Amino acid sequence: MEFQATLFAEEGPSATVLTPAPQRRLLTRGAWVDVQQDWLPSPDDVFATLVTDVPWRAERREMYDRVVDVPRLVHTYQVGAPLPHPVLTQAREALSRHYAPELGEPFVTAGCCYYRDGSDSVAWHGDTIGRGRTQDTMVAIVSVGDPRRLMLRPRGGGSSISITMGHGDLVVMGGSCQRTWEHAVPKVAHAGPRLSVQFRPRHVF
Ligand SMILES: O=C(O)CCC(=O)C(=O)O
Ligand SMILES: [Fe+2]
Repeated sequence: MEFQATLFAEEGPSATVLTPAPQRRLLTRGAWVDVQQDWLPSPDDVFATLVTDVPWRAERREMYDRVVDVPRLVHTYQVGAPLPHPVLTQAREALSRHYAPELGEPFVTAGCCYYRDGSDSVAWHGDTIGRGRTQDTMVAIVSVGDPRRLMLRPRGGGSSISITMGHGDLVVMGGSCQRTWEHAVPKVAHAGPRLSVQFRPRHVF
């Protein structure tokens, strides 16, 4: 009996809860996006821990001959760096397991972004530094805090789609999404803080 109870405790609730079961939306040109609301367990706790424990810094991005501020705070956990909350470690493992047959490699980095209010944002872009420029790949995002819209539009023109990323939601961009589509988190008149954690495979930025 005791043996069985131990087995259950180790294999049980969190492993089951964390198995993703997203809905896929096919876009054009081999791009897709998977969405699952309320996926991440303990989102309140993850939010509070990340706000205080991540070594946030202002993002600076080089553009042509200038360095411009991107209005949000960021920090990236590189390959092998321990993540600041155990739920994030479990989430990354669960995502790597779930997408392994399609992706063929694990998610290894965790980029964190802190949108302090509605005037923090990220402009239209694809994650095309590294292999995303030429190869199919995936970027898996978990969102905590106030909901914000992730906009997606085909590169070169076409109508955009909007996905609301709420507290604990999972959004995965896959296929050719980074090179044939662009995404953005636009400014809004009113929003409280939101944190985004993006899991990426090796050499995708
Ligand atoms: O805020 C998000 O969830 C998306 C962030 C993003 O697209 C990026 O940092 O490359
Ligand atoms: Fe991005």
